[in-house]
Amino acid sequence: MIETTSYYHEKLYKALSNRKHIEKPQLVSVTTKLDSVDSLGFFQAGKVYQGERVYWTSADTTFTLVGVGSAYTFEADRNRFFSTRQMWNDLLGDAVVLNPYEIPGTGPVALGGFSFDPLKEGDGTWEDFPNSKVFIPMYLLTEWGEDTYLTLNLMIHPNDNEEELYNIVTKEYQNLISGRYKEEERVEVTGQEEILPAEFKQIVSKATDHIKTDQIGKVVLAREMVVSFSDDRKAASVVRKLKEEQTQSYIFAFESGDSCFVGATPERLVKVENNELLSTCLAGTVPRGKTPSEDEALGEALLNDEKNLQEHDFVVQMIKEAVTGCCENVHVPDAPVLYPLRNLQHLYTPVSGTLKDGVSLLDVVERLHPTPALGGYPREDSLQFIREYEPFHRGWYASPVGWFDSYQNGEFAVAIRSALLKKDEAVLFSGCGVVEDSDPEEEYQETAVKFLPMIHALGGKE
Ligand SMILES: C=C(O[C@@H]1C=C(C(=O)O)C=C[C@H]1O)C(=O)O
Repeated sequence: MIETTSYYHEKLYKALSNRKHIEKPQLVSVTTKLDSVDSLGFFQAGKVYQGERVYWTSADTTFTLVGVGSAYTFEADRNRFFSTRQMWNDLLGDAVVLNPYEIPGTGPVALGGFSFDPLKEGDGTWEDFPNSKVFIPMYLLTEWGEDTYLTLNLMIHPNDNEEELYNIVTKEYQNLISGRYKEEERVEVTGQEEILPAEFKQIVSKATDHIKTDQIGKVVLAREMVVSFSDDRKAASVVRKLKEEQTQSYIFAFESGDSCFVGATPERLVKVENNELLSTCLAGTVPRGKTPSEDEALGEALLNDEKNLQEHDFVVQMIKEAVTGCCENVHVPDAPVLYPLRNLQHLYTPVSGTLKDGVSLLDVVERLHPTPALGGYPREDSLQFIREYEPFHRGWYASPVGWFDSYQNGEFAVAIRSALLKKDEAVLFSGCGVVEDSDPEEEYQETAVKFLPMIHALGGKE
């Protein structure tokens, strides 16, 4: 049911006034259902909140979240998953929540992510992105199938004037929901540079040496590319391109400070809805063919290629074990199938189960990250290899990004096929799994193809 605006305003006003007895700041969250809204227009209309916006669309495109402004931000360094969960629970304990719909992703929702490896020395690139950061947006748009919801999440301090606050937020949200996407002024690409390509091949070769001497089983190695622009590159237009071009992918943009982390990743880490868990093993890659028959032949070869099947199996075994530790009714198919994307095709095995009592989504994220699709196997040894030899900081690349709500629903994807936008520059990331038989030149070529989705969205040269 869609409420009238005046009914929603009345509800909001009551919620704001009804919390006087509390001595500390309190979260007030009020949700309503709307007619459809232009989600990218909503994001763009929130430009005064630049640095505190997020855009998220799930791979099946039936679910979009757009957050503008921060009601509350959690950051944590030590015990980052546990601390985030604890801060979230504390905040919800005192919250006033008016949400008659209880649809996943409405009401108080936290969005954000975690860095790949808190033990890696920082190099300044990721100064705006701490080891963990999630925030509850003040203005949250949720598209769920055909339906659209708006949640206002407000942190009310004991001395706040509710009348004033009410006037500000009712005006602001109407501005956001009436936003229409506008193409930005043309921004030209002025440079495109691969960073340390020769070193990448040397490190792949070093990794295969380590694997041959049984120090590790698999390690995922990555490299960077820098694209420069004639002016600041805005996130909204990159998101629009990614949405248009990259099917079967999560499209995301997380702003923080002066930077924005954007991408189109096909890889789900974990989704929980009504206690049902889904995770994904995605590893093993070939390009798409230029003709249907070439494409089919490449896919068929991938399904039977020993090296790629081995890379994939490291991931399946680890995820199966982790999910079995926190779920009942675990189901893992015997063999992978193909997952076709615009530029690439991967080996794909879905994993499902029913979450055991008392296990939260963040517990599962902590268990799973990093899977051998992004770290390696064994976990600690491969992480140590990456820490020591990879010549840059991954930041949030290859890490969990996503959302969770107060009904124990949520989803995290693995942030690959991504780039960090920093004003007139973008740093792109691309990696690949290395096993005993990996060839440095081939791995280099594979990472070149994995850059393509972002290069294309940014207007660079293929
Ligand atoms: C590391 C990346 O991708 C990962 C590595 C893959 C592989 O090596 O085959 C496939 C999918 C992803 O799990 C990346 O795209 O940067």
